[in-house]
Amino acid sequence: MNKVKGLLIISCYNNKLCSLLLESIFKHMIIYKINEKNLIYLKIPGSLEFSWIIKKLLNFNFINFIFVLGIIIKGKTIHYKLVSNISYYYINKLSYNINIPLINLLITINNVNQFLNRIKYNILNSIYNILKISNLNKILLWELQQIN
Ligand SMILES: Nc1c(NC[C@H](O)[C@H](O)[C@H](O)CO)[nH]c(=O)[nH]c1=O
Ligand SMILES: CC(=O)[C@@H](O)COP(=O)(O)O
Repeated sequence: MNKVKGLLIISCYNNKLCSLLLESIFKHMIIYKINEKNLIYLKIPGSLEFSWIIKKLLNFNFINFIFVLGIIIKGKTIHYKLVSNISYYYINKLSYNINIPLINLLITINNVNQFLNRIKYNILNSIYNILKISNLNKILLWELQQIN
């Protein structure tokens, strides 16, 4: 998987959880032989910033997939629901309008325990999707070239 050139964009609203997520991602990237050198990392303050930052970054056409990572955690009010709904809506909308794969691992949780219980499964699933989708994308591109 050395040819994967991905943008890994992570919202670090909660620094501790963000570090745990990144640590786990790196560990699994190694297991799946995704070369870290082929990834560009970008930390953003919170999930609401995803859509406009990704939109700006799409001007750089060397990126061939985007991996969105972040944690939205319940606070004392329903604010987290708004952040979660809006972020998901715009990330998903964006993914329809771009022609590179976008894998979304934005986790919405009620508490830290939920995060710790799900992190491994969610990451494995997303990395598997990256491999699957980037292969699928290669096939699609190849097929498009045959048509043109
Ligand atoms: N509460 C969470 C946020 N909120 C912050 C917003 O995403 C945004 O950065 C801020 O309102 C400034 O525009 N972000 C998360 O990623 N996770 C949360 O739990
Ligand atoms: C401002 C936020 O994103 C978040 O901290 C809100 O938390 P709370 O629901 O406890 O006000």
